[in-house]
Amino acid sequence: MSEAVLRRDTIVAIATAVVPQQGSVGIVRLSGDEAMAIAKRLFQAPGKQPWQTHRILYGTIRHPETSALVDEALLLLMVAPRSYTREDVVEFHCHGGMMVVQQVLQLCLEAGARLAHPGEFTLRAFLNGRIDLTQAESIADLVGAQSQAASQAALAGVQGRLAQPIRQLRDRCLDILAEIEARVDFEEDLPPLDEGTVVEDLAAVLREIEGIEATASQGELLRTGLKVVIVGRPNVGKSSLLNAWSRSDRAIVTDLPGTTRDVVESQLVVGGIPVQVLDTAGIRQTSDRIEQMGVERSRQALEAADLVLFVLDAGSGWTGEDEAIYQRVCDRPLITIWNKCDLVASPPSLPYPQSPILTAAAQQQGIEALEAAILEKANAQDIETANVDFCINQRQGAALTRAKSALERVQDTISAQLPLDFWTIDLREGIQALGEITGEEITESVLDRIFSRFCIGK
Ligand SMILES: Nc1nc2c(c(=O)[nH]1)N(C=O)[C@@H](CNc1ccc(C(=O)N[C@@H](CCC(=O)O)C(=O)O)cc1)CN2
Ligand SMILES: Nc1nc2c(ncn2[C@@H]2O[C@H](COP(=O)(O)OP(=O)(O)OP(=O)(O)O)[C@@H](O)[C@H]2O)c(=O)[nH]1
Ligand SMILES: [Mg+2]
Repeated sequence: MSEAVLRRDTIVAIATAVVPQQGSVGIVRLSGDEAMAIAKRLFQAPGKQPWQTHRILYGTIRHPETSALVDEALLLLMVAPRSYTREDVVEFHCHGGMMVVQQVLQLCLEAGARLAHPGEFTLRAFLNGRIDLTQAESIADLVGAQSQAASQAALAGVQGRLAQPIRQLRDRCLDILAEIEARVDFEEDLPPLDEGTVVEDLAAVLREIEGIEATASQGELLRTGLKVVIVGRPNVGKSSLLNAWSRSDRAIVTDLPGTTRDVVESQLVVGGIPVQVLDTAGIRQTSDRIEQMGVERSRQALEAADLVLFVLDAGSGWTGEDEAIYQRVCDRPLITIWNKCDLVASPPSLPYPQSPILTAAAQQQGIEALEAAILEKANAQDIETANVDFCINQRQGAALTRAKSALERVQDTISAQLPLDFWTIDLREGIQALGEITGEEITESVLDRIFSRFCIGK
């Protein structure tokens, strides 16, 4: 890809949601050298409104040839480099809905702009040096955040809270490298290298890397959330549990076994973590064709689950059908639930060592205990209150791990008393890995992979 050429294109996209439930305002955004010229062809501002940066103009959008009216709109102008992309940016703030923004987009394309790729505005912000790669990734996380805690963590990333420490660590490694290389190049003129200091510095860098690595699981939880699947035999109260938990009538509940046929989804937040809960058809042998398909879907949902909630009926105690289901789920992360505890004085015993959660879903009881158990299983008791300063994603975690092992190899090289130029090989690799996190050293294919996860218009 000849990036230099692509970057000179003026790009355009709808920046606001393009879903059936529309907002009242829709934004079409242009970025690039031609943005202003294109805007001036399409937009007429009455009176003497100046086309100045960071000004809003009021006017009409018209077809440039036919002068047909397309919308009454506002136009926001941001002249390079004072813009999101550091290029000239023009935004049309139109009436919402599908049709107006689509037409404005079409006019911009006909006037010479190119449809932006997913993430291309943010890619330009990165390539033009306004943000680093961790900030760009955090912008995508912020847009996709499913809980307040997730959005707070992403915002910290947008503000550079991860970029800063990583850049500092890389700078410290570069300083060490400079010290060593000076000795390799001009051995005679310099005092001998203070090995002790180098060893200490490396150890300090490694400790900090380990601290940052420890946030990886939190970051992953906040970003992707948990997929929790409710399973159990028919009629134990799985759908009642989902309803009690989501405080809704999301799933149909009846006293007939085999009520739920399809997988019913609900999106919740538990202790700051986005949790997708799937209620499934009760698992049993059945000759009903529709119910068989439901049971098959239960199995598929089970495959994809991060955590299984295995629901049992306290009124009937442990049964052979429960045993059959248990065999299927016992090797998964599992929480066992005795439901309908209102029917018994004390819960029946389990044939395996686990302390069950006691609920009475029909009475909305036991949900707090269930949520606490989920957070404990996910090792995430305090994400909501921890005020996560930064979180790393998988890509960043992998690069940190590479940096760490490279720096550990430098330590080994030093203790093995190998010559100085051996030290620099691994040190450089560590520096390279740290640079990949912030994007100071990055390949085009990695960039493609990162930005293709963005939505169009971002
Ligand atoms: N209408 C609108 N709202 C939006 C955005 C946008 O692009 N358009 N944003 C984007 O998605 C976010 C805001 N982010 C932004 C970040 C930086 C700049 C910007 O112009 N930065 C200049 C400094 C400007 C100045 O100092 O005058 C820069 O950093 O160089 C603009 C928006 C959220 N809201
Ligand atoms: N006493 C009592 N009854 C409950 C409780 N939870 C659910 N039930 C009743 O149990 C019956 C079955 O509830 P559902 O939630 O439909 O059970 P299910 O596990 O989803 O059943 P299937 O979809 O058929 O697999 C209904 O009559 C509920 O009212 C509870 O905590 N206590
Ligand atoms: Mg059900």
